[in-house]
Amino acid sequence: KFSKNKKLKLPPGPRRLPLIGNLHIVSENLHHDLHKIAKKYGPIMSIHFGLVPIIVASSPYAAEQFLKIHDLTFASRPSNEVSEVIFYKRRNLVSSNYGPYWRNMRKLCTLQLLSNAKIQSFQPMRKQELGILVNFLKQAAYDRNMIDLSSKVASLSANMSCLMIFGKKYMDEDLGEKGFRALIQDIMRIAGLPNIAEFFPFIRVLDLQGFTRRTKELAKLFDEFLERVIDEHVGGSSEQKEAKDMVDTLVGIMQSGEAEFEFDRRHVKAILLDLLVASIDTSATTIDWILTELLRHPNVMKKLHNELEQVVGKNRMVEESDLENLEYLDMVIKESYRLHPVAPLLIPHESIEDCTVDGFHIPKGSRLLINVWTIGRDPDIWVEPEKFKPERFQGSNIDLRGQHFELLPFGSGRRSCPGLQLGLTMVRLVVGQMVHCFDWELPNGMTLKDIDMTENFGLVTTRAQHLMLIPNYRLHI
Ligand code: HEM
Repeated sequence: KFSKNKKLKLPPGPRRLPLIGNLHIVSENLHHDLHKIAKKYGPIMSIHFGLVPIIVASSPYAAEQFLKIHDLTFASRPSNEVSEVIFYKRRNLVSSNYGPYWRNMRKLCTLQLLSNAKIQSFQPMRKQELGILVNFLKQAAYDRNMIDLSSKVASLSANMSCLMIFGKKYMDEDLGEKGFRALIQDIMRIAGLPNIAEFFPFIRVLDLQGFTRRTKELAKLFDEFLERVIDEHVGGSSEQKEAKDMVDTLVGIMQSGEAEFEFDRRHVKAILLDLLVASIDTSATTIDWILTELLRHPNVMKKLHNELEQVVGKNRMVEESDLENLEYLDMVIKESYRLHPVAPLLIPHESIEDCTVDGFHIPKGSRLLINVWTIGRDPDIWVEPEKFKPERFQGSNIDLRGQHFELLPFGSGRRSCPGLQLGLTMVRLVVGQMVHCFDWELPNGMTLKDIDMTENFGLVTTRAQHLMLIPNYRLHI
């Protein structure tokens, strides 16, 4: 293959060691490692994990080359142990290869599960769940109790997702002893870090990182759970339900045979797992980062309080219909995504053929990582990039829907996030409500400087510490 492209070279990158390539550079935070070496090798660079070429894009121009100009070539996903074992031999949407199967699945998800009408149909449920949390926090405010806001938001997000997907809430105990979020974070972590066994098949049996064992355990836990969920729906009537849950919709399609492609229980389970994994942690983590930044920046919090007081007023809670009028809230969300994109390297893409990008040769089967974490900190694009300043978006047309390559929290192009509308609705509503209803106080003499911003890297990168706070109720109702 290379002989045809003698004159073209791979993008520059650090020297690789025999066999392992550049795997030795990988630490706990892969996005930080790549950020550092991109400073030396530039916005399009190549590294190797074993013999597999990994292309890393670290500027808006580079991201546009791969996700827009050469979108089709990079529209596939690499196979790995997690996608094969946990996600039913890649029958899910997130990890399936580009091709007719992915196209069918993507259409099914966008039209039947994530359409505006469907998202709208769950609005009363979102209101009810948020109301339960606000009541709990009101009581905590009255009692002057410190609460773990990160856990509360994570449970809220899990409950909302479960009600939407499965039609009922599940308790943590329904999924093994660790509970939903911890297990989903396990999947994200294993899927985000390079699995050495994947690059050296001959040492796979040794399972040095313990990934294979954990992957099998997780697959078993989730499969048993999903089997139970489907059993509960098959045969049950969904006609009387106000809003059909997503299992109802998928089981309906499976039983009617209306899908024009193979669609059985394995496909239903694979999509359900996608929805669960993709929705719970992304939204909860986004909200956690936003609330943390608001806490660290009282002037921004105050401005947001003022906006909410003007648009909503202190005599009622935030409604979804208010969201379109909360411009400053949108700026806060963009600014938080700029510094804390929850998927800092997006989800790895894979090239389906040889191609030339910006004069570099990229062989078929290369993996592509877009370092949106680095893009958000690029001093050539952002003034004082390390500062949290939502005002930088005032009067700017930059949005986060994939048209502006300087801000890509949901990716761009064919493989961008189909759950954007749903995810953003949850994030805007929950952040708006938490800020509108409460002032938040740090406990035990903690100061703003004590707030730890350490990250826990994975496909979804969370804050390592939980937000422990005392709420003070603000409304007059
Ligand atoms: C607020 C939170 C969310 C964020 C920040 C987010 C972000 C992302 C990102 C960065 C990607 C990968 C894009 C790429 O590889 O180029 C992605 C893909 C995906 N997301 Fe989301 N997401 C969110 C919420 C959701 C929700 C609520 C769902 C569905 C319930 C969802 C479903 C998916 C699916 C199925 C894919 C894979 C698409 C494909 O490969 O074709 N996401 N998301």
